[in-house]
Amino acid sequence: MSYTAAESVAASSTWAATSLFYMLLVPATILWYAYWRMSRRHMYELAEKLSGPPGWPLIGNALEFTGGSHDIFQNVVAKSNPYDKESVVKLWIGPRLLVFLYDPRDVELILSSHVHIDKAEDYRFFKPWLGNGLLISTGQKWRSHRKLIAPTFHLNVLKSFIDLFNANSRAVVDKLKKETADFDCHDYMSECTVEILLETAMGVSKSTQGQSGFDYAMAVMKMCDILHLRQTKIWLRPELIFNFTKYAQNQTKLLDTIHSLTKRVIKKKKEEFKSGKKTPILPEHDVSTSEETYTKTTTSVEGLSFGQSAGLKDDLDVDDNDVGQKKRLAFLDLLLESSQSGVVISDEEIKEQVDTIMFEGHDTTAAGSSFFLSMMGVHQDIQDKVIEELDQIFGDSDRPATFQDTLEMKYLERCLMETLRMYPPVPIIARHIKNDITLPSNGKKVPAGATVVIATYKLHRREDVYPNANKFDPDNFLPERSANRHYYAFVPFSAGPRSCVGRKYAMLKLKIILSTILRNFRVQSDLKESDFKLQADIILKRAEGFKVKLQPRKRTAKAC
Ligand code: HEM
Repeated sequence: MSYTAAESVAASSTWAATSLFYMLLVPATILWYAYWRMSRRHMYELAEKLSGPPGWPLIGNALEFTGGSHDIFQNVVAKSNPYDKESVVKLWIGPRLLVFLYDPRDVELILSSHVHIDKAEDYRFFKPWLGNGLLISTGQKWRSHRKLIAPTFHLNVLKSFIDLFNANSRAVVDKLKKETADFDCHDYMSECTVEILLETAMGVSKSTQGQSGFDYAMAVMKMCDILHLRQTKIWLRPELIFNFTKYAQNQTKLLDTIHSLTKRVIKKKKEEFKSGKKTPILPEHDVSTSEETYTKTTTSVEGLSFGQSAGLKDDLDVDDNDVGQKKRLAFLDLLLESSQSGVVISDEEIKEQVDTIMFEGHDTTAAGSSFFLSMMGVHQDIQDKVIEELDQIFGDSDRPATFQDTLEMKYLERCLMETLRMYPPVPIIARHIKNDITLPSNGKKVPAGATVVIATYKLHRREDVYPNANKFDPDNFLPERSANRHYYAFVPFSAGPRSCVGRKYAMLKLKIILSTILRNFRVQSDLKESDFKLQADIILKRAEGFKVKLQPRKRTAKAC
């Protein structure tokens, strides 16, 4: 056989093999798809009975998530409105079934459960950043780390942070003095909350921090943009595609900035530890007599003052007597002390937890405080009342706030709760459901394998729970109004076994920062609430920035 003839035989047999391959591939794919659909038949059958906007074949409702962050938020909220009566909305994003819940009875079923504690698949995008930290982990790892970490945010520990909360609040007031026109207060709140976390939970002094607090906060904001893109743009979900995009390169740079700060913090603390610098056990009561009296009755007052409906309890609500001396250590001190045995927590796990607390602990409070200041700017009459209360507590004095003062800031507290109601910094909480669940509100079933999304933003704006729900009304948190409300109708910090571990820390810190600002400035705003463009890049924010103006009040505090 000639060379050309041999070549043509080879070519035709290659062609035959290729054709055979495709001939087999097509039916194999069809068979696989049929099998896959069959294996999910139960899910489709139950999903069919849930209401939701119609979608397209294969992609489902993925097109609802096109456009910018603000458009997505507005669109999803609007698309859910026709289903408000039932408060259950089904959406398909490709093969993923999302079920949004915002009836307090259904919310209770999920959040109070010790079974539905697994986070949704979307949280995997956090892994390169937060590893398997408290926010993401599950099972035994989550349980043992939660048990270790929760006591480091107990009130007894928090009271020892009050001086640092005050000093940092006064420092931010000093920085704010240069703002004479419209500006975005969120940048200041971010930097301040990062610095406070470093000094308190991490126990790292100001001199070690340098400029990195601000850079860190900005990197976190950009990381959240990327994570939100991956959650909403179906094509960015697979690693294979994402890794070839410019976002992946950006993510690497941002994580470098973020992790370099957390690594430096751990290194510094470890050096101190090795050099024999004893981890300080925090004093038992760094408070006045009246505060001791308060402490004895904490269980009855803690609820609302610390961000949770009065009838709810979690592992942060333990009695002071139950928190032994060993547990009265600040967060990073306790982790390092525990790691000495190498059993409870490894070095890698410490890093994951530090990254988690640094993120959860600053971005949420930065958003919460920025929304609060925005509300003060918009509602001058309400701000008058807050200022009046602060003047009653502090008079003309420039003295720092005490723990007792924070308990007397009743009206400010109601404004803060109302802010967290209308603008919950964490607007959704998503869980992966492993078993079918029957919804108490309407008896319908959500199938195993679905992602259940607690829509806090929608839950907090239910007209049947909060009359005139879109109006900012701090009186919604008057004791008599709160008393008759379903406990799970207000969950800005989530609730149940996976509630926010920093709830009390956040409330105490926010009261001190915000009261210090309002003792020094009056806040103004050229925009109304209806002008706000909300976006939910993991954390709820104002797309146009948190624009406010400040007018100095008679006294100005000095940074200590
Ligand atoms: C206004 C401020 C805050 C709000 C609104 C808030 C809200 C929340 C919410 C809703 C969750 C549940 C998230 C989910 O299940 O997906 C959560 C979890 C968490 N938060 Fe916060 N948070 C705030 C401040 C803080 C602070 C200051 C810290 C730490 C210093 C913190 C640490 C955590 C941690 C570690 C978790 C995970 C807990 C677990 O899964 O066991 N948060 N937070």
